[in-house]
Amino acid sequence: MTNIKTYNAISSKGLDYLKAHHYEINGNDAPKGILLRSQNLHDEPIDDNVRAIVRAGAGFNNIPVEELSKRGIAIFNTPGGNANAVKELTIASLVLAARPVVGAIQFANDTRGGDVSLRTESNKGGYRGTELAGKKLGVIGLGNVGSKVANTALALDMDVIGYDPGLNANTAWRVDRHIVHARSVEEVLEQADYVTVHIPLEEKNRYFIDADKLHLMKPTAALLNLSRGGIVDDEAAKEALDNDQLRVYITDFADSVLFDNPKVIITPHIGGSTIEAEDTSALMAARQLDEYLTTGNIVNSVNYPDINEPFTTKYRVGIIHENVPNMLGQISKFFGDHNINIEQLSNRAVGNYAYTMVAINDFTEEQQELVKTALDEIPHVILTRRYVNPRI
Ligand SMILES: NC(=O)c1ccc[n+]([C@@H]2O[C@H](COP(=O)([O-])OP(=O)(O)OC[C@H]3O[C@@H](n4cnc5c(N)ncnc54)[C@H](O)[C@@H]3O)[C@@H](O)[C@H]2O)c1
Ligand SMILES: O=C(O)CC[C@@H](O)C(=O)O
Repeated sequence: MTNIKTYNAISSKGLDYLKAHHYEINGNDAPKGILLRSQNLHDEPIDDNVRAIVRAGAGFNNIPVEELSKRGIAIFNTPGGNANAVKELTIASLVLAARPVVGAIQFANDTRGGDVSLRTESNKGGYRGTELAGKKLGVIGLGNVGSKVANTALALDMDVIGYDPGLNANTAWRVDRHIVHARSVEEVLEQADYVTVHIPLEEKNRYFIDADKLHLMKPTAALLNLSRGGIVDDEAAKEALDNDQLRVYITDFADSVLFDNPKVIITPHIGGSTIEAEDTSALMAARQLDEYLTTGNIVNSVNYPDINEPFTTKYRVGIIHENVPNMLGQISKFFGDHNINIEQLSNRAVGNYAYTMVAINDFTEEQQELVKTALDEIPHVILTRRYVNPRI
């Protein structure tokens, strides 16, 4: 049985799927795959046998993608699997930013001296809030989460302005036509009463909301960060709150600089923590892992190009290689030189890497052995895997 190593609490929906497909979970053999949520893999040694790592979640900044890509390890995430959960917590956070619900609950439960009179109608005046309707929401990042938040805010009668320079023909359709597309993030920050950030923690987005950007915001505005710690400069946010340049900051990422601050609400990274989201993400992760390890199909990879085709031949060879000229020529020549007939050849590249899948019917043991050893010796080939179709 193929061993899969897991980290963190993975929903049984994903684990059961793997067990039903003849995988062992956390067995003694060297693992072929890793399934995880927020474990920091930057500090973990990754076994030489590992061929795939799947994050049951959207962000993958906890995985050393660049380093593992050079080793031929395919890395996957589960886009959209928990987007609805994050959307709902973002809407709850908007309400918490508009109404002093947290303080009001503490007030109503305050048992100091057992004084019930504290909780009377006449004392509740300090807990008046405002309404979201008619206010402007700025959404930075209109991907799986941001587009859902933006569309839902329209139904709350908010005006919505969004910013996402990465939208393309495949993703733009998710965003309701009533949402204004800003040409710059500055436009969003200057206009919005509420700003919510839904972007990945990549190097270019570290401290994306910094002191300069905070200065552009209205002093009455609220800032929400359910993306990642490190996307907002929390020190700068604290300073803005202290100087009345920002009204409230809600974040899903604990940071000691923000502790015990009445203008801050912190949740412990629970944006994706619903039963539904955990089940969906774990099942997506398990399926993608099994698909890659058994057929070579790549779906939702964050480091290699996706190739997802029906497995109709007896064999396939998947070749991960660098995206440099003449690789296809050399690979086809290799098969030709060894008298192996190619039924179909698929190739896609993204960034520095490319994936070539070769479909084969007639493949002697000797030829298979040769492919395993000699193909990897072509310069710029990173890793070759052979797949056998169990249905033929
Ligand atoms: N709190 C949680 O538990 C939780 C759960 C899910 C996701 N997240 C975080 O939220 C992030 C977004 O999730 P998603 O599912 O929407 O991802 P996604 O990949 O679907 O969308 C991200 C969007 O951000 C855009 N983007 C990137 N950089 C940008 C920038 N500088 N300015 C504007 N737009 C930019 C991209 O073009 C993309 O459309 C994830 O990367 C993850 O870090 C947190
Ligand atoms: O596993 C979780 O609960 C967090 C998931 C979240 O960080 C994500 O990026 O999808």
